[in-house]
Amino acid sequence: MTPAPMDESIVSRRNNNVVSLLPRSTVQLEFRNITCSINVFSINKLRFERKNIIKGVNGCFKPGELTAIMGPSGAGKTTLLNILAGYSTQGAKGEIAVNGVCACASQSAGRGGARYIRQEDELRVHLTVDEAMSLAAALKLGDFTSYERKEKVIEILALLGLEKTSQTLCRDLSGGQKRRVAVALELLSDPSLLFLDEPTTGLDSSASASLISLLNDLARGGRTLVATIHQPSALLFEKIDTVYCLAKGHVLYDGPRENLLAALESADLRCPPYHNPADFLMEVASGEYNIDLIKAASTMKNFKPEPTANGSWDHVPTIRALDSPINVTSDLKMKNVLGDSKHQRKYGKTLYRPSGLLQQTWILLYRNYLMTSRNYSLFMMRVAAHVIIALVFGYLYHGVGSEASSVLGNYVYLYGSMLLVVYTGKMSVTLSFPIEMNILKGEYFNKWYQLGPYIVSILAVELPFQMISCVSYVVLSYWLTDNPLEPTRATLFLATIVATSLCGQAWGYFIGSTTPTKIAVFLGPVVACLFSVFGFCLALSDTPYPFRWLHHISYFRAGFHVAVHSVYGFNRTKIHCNKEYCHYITPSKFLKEMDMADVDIGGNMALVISITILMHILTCTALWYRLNKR
Ligand SMILES: Nc1ncnc2c1ncn2[C@@H]1O[C@H](COP(=O)(O)OP(=O)(O)OP(=O)(O)O)[C@@H](O)[C@H]1O
Repeated sequence: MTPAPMDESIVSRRNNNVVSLLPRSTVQLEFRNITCSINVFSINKLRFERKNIIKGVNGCFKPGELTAIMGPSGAGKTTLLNILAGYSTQGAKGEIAVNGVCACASQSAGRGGARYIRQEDELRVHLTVDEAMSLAAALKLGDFTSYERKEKVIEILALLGLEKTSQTLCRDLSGGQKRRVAVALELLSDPSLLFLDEPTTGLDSSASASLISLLNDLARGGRTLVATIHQPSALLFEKIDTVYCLAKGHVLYDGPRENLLAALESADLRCPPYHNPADFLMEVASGEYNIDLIKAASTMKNFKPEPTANGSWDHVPTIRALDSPINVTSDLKMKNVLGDSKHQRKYGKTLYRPSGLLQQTWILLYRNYLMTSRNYSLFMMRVAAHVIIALVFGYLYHGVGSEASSVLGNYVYLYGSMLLVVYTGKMSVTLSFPIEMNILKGEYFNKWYQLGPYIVSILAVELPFQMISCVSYVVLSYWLTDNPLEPTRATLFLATIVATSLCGQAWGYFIGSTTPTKIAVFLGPVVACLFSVFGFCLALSDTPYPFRWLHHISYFRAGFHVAVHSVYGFNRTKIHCNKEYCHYITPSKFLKEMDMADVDIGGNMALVISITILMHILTCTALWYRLNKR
């Protein structure tokens, strides 16, 4: 195989740096009789129908090779990759063996330390490349010293030609650079098996060629690289070792790239001269030649390439004995990783441990802090929105808290305050979490961290934000509306507003983590609206019996009752009346008529706090389930 022409500086950089990027062990992935079928609801027939996506495919991906899974759109490439990586195994059956150790295809777990770079993987846009790499290294390489981690980050960035962009924010990178950073992040833990879904999608031909060259080099180091590629150019196709072509869920061709044309010819499929073999294969797989694909696949399977003059086959697979050290003699002249004692000490198997739980929490917290500080305008806007609403409410309900003739106005202010903090707490996370979920799925699958530290780090940033927003609203609006400033009342009012808002936020996390954005966007307000009806619009005595349980579990109602009680309860003396007659001059009369004379402050606060904790527990459980049972 002719080595691809490469920029000399990149070659020399790679020669110098690739040593530390050799994998710890080699992985051979064999799979037998993989099928995948799912139930799809047919709108026309109004019933579920079984859809067979993968129809009993076999194969073997070997170390030292870059395998391209090809096929027309809808052939089942991503589905197969998901199953093989163990990322999503819904409806999958069959056997997958990693270095001879068999597992069931339906088990969703990273196989053989596999890392998976998905098509939709996104980077943390507010971090620079160097920060993203350093933080990932801190998470993944728990036993490395900070010097060793730094060295490794520099080596990988140099290998991928990213050293000049190390200080660039990920959001400012080009598409090709983003894909390379995604690869760089996963190379930190030196995976032996790497899956990539459509790594070249959205890249121009030069960026695609450079990325595939890189993947080819990484495979040469003894890794098993598997990538789905839609329609590679002729130049790009040259860099692929093995082609695994799917057509309608069946394997059309599985073998060395060099033998593809001869195999196609054996099935009477002749690639026109000057035609890209990859394009020709796609045309065949798409059914453009009107032939029986199953028959053609079977003929190609039985095809035996002609031995060359020296008796070898055209394609010499770089299979090595799996239990023997890698003896790499590729173009890059890498050292034997297991023979290099310094390297082994530094990057040996036992040293690749992720950091501990506490360390993970600390690193993730720092990462969130960095991202938030870069995106502080969002935080400022959130606080500003609360301040503006406080000013508007303060203007509309000015002085209502100290006047008996405007008790009902104050009642509406209290309800509006509750509504505001519940909605802002809930919607800010309901809408942002589904986006976060996508990145979380990738990082969690690739074993960057565990769920506990992640949740703690998210809450540790989000909770104070919401609290600060609430406090700025309450301080300003409470003062402008001239509600009683006695410390007990004011503190209780603030506490109940903050607690109810955090409860709404906990609901937001639950809805955001369990439903897609399109559903979350209306489910969040619907739930908030439903709970807000109780207590304000509907007293318990007026609530029909079948709905009374909603009154009792409504955190909104509980928070609202405490808020009203903090203002008008605790034996508040008569309120000043500037009219001839004020109906609610006595606060206790007002509470009695609103069905709030006997509010259990402790019980209601306990309800709000319990629901907050419960919703966070449910969120953690739902997240764990979604991340582990795909
Ligand atoms: N969860 C699902 N529900 C319904 N159909 C699905 C599901 N997942 C995959 N499919 C169907 O299975 C087929 C194969 O999908 P897959 O994404 O694996 O194709 P692909 O070869 O990767 O296509 P592309 O190159 O366009 O990404 C498609 O027809 C797709 O609609």
